[in-house]
Amino acid sequence: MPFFKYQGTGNDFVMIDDRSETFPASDQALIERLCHRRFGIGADGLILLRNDPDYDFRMIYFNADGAEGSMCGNGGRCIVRFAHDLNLFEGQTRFIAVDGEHTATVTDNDVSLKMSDVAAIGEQGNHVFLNTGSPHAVLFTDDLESTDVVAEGRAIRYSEPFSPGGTNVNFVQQTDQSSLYVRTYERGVEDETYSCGTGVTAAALAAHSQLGVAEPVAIRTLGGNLRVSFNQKPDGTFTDVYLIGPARRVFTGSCTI
Ligand SMILES: N[C@H](CCC[C@H](N)C(=O)O)C(=O)O
Repeated sequence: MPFFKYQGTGNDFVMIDDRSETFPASDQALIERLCHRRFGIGADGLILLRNDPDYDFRMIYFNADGAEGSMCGNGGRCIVRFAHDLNLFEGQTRFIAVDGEHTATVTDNDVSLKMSDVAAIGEQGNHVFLNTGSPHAVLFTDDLESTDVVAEGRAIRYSEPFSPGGTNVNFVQQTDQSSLYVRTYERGVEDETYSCGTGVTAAALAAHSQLGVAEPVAIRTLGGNLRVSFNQKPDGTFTDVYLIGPARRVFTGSCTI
């Protein structure tokens, strides 16, 4: 089976052109094996590109544990780059994902992806919590370098206010008037990833409303730099939310498992 591998700020994905709809999408063990870093290709998730009658393409995203996930922002940017590489569009695209319609534009370096509107920033237990296509708890810290992201993130991910679905957990340090450093524990990968697109989006919106961080927000992650721009309406709703940064193909292969 032919596959591609893409990464966006170090969040990496097995990408499959499944316009023929022949990939066994309900085989969770197979997807988990393909994403395994020792026994498979190795990735934080697997993404199928399928046809859709009303859009340029449809995105179907699976976490590394093989289960179909909620929206993936970096995966969304990567599948846009993939669709562009397949010549499915020029300049601007419109596609459908699990959380609805997205538009995106590409340049040589960056993919700018329009994210879903965010109605409100709430609280869950004593954590700032919001849904940017995926659920995210946001915790602010002054010393992100020495935060134990895996241990602390895992404890919150499985904690009572978020059960049974769980949440992704972002640790956020403000580094400037309009800059953040963000590290994320991702559910479904059950580890810290190098970057999480819906996570940095959540961090930017939460930091804007809680700390007054200026828009557009520049974000450093372990895997590189992203930008989040947005508009906030008088009723508090965030619209025109864009996640912007690099996404590229890193290899092409064929797997036998
Ligand atoms: N890496 C993804 C998030 C995947 C979401 C997933 N971990 C979940 O909520 O189950 C991103 O760039 O937004």
